[in-house]
Amino acid sequence: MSMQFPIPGLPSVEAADVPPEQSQKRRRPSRDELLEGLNEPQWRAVVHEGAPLLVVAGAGSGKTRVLTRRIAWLISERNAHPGSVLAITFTNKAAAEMRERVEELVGGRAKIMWVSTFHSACVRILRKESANLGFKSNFTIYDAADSKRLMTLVCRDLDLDVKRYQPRAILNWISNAKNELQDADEAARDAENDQERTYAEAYKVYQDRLRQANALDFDDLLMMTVVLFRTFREVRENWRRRFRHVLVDEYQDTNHAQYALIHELCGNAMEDLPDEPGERVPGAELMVVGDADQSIYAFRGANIRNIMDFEQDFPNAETVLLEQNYRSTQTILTAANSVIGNNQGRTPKRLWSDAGDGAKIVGYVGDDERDEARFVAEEIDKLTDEGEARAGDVAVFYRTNAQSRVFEEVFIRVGMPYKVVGGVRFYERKEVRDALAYLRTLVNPADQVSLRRILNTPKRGIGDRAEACVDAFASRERITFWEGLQRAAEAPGIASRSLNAITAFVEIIEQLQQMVEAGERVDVVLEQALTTSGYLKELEESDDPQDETRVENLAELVAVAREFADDPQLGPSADPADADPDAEPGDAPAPGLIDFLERVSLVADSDQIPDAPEGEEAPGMVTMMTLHTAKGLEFPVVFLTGLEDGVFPHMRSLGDKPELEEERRLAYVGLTRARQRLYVSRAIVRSAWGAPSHNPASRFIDELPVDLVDWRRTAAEQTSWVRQDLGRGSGAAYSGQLTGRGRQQMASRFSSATASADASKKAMAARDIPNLDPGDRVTHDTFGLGTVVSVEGVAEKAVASIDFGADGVKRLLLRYAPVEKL
Ligand SMILES: Nc1ncnc2c1ncn2[C@@H]1O[C@H](COP(=O)(O)OP(=O)(O)OP(=O)(O)O)[C@@H](O)[C@H]1O
Ligand SMILES: [Mg+2]
Repeated sequence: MSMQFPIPGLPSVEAADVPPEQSQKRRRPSRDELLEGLNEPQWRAVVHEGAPLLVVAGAGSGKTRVLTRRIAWLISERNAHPGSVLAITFTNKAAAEMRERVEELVGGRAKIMWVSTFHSACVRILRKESANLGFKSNFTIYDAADSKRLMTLVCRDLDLDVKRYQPRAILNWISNAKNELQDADEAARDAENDQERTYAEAYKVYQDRLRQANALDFDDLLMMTVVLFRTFREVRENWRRRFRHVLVDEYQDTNHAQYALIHELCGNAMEDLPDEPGERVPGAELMVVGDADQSIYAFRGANIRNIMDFEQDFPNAETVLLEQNYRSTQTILTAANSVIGNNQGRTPKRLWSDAGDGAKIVGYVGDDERDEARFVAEEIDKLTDEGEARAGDVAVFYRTNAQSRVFEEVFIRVGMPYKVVGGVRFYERKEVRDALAYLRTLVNPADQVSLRRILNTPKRGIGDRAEACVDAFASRERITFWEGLQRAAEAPGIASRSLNAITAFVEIIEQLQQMVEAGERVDVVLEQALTTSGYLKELEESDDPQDETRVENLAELVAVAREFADDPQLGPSADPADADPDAEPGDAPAPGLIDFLERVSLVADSDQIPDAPEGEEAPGMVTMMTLHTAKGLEFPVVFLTGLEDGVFPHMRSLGDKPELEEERRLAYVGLTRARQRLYVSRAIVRSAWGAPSHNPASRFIDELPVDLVDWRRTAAEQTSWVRQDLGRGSGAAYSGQLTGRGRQQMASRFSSATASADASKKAMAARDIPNLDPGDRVTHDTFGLGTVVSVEGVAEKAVASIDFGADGVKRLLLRYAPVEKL
């Protein structure tokens, strides 16, 4: 009975079953090697057996190191089959590093263990089990932008007043419901007022639309997996049989759905299924590691109680405390402890370091944000000149992405190599999304959002009217929009020109689909799609300089696809349950289009963090990122910038104690990323979106012990003149976001357009400048809804005055302002 849903190739638990001749090629590290460089509580956690284990400890105390070593220990000393290990990290990059480290210790057989984020693990499970839940395994993953597009359609269908019901607000509400594992009906039942009832209605329609499109959004990935396990017990038992060891890093940032998932895999099966017949598989051995002081994702549904209540949730749990910090100097630690000490209701920790006091923290108060950025650049320059650090050792943190701009301008000016992590992301660019929409359509033509996106992109004469006719025809015939297109000749009301265009489009897609079915490489399919669709041609023939950048970005995407297709690690390791545990990397079949799309849908900001420079001489580049992205990382030199009340702590948190405490945890995260040198800085005047504001010093500055900070310049020494030497240069448009890898390759791909492009322009921040006219309605990330009053200048120089009601009229440089036309 329990085998009704067998998982193909599911390995039976322990590696002891594997024939001896296979295990011979395994490297077996000695116990000493596995425990080397661990202190006593660390190794206790590594060798622990049985009961659920919680490792709680402050920043830099080796939690992640313990988790990694434990995996190696399980495989090497306890003979756990690598396929029976599920390790959860917060980012894909962290997962890759952990996998690499374990492989170094125990060899290539570790390849088939699952080390991934919750989302990636859920995708893999759902790809196998989707039939149980009534969707196809080729489902599309909708990211935030796709979800928003879909919700906009839903709002239109329901005829909702956009002033009162913003798609983003509804999606937020739905996301919270999903994180709490509430489906649309439950959400409707719990709705307390008209607004919530409307939200719940939108939830229902949105979910129907997703289902029609054979698509899941991010939150669905988690929720559906929990639903799967709760509904189909045999399925859950099968996965329990598979995963005998579950390890979770950054446990303090799990949400309810993730928590439930862990319980499904690790809880006591006897207890929670009293009446059901069938075989019971005991839960997996569980270890979670985390630090409640670093919980910083409450706004995304993370629940700090998950870590605080671990011992109640798992009554036989054991806890290991780590107290020695190996990352930072005592000065940095004391400062961080002093700040976080202002939060209430936390368990005080004794975190110490024997790295010595090290350098004092350096403080700086700038005249304005430009002066602050200049100080940072000069200081990095000095450190590198004196051989104290390389650019690659340095990180600059800020509270919000928008703050990176001024650093970029100054860094370009002084020639400081840097990389911005996050912000307007590569995969969010229009042309990249268009290209991916082609690929998504190929694997899942039911995905209407993608299909309609490319239906008339590039322009091929399929107008709104023809689209509406097909839509109506499809609804009537109860077929998908794609099938409607295929049978467009039968649909009434379509002009013959449009019909021809539709037929041609269908042919293009079908041809491409044949390539995919024939197992053609991802990069080849992508190039073919861009060519036969005419997409590339349209861009290449355009006079718009932005289109040149778009061609370059597409070339970059092709390069990414090529790298993906060439990397045997990336392919079916996406589904190691089917992989031969002893296969050599070369044996693997080429990774497919679905794997590629999955990979790009789940890229997070932190995945773009450059690797540390290799070798003494390599200078590397300065990394800039928000504090949220910095979680789990460490850098020899850290600049914590914009320490102003209203910036950090964020404006939104000022009157709200729980939010303020979350900001303080974020400060703790930031401070504890530094190994040797820490800088804190602020600006007296900051121009946020045009209007300069005077911000008082951040309260977190006041919480630093005075004797630990060496103020290079204080507010009292501030001069009122604004430095002229770093005016806004044309360099402001560079973002340096793309990684260098693959750029050379790409230049040769689409040569006609790229040949003329200056190599240094490749990183041009191609933020789409909205084309606005007076009277247009817009939304702004901070100010919300507004109406355009006037527009001056064009393209890069366009400045709009926008009336945001209670927030007043703002003058915004459209190139940078987070404004979207409604
Ligand atoms: N016993 C040890 N001896 C020497 N170095 C150690 C030891 N344990 C950890 N480290 C080093 O200390 C640093 C911090 O370790 P790690 O990143 O695992 O800490 P963490 O507790 O996960 O931190 P965070 O809370 O920021 O995630 C790393 O450089 C790690 O290699
Ligand atoms: Mg860690």
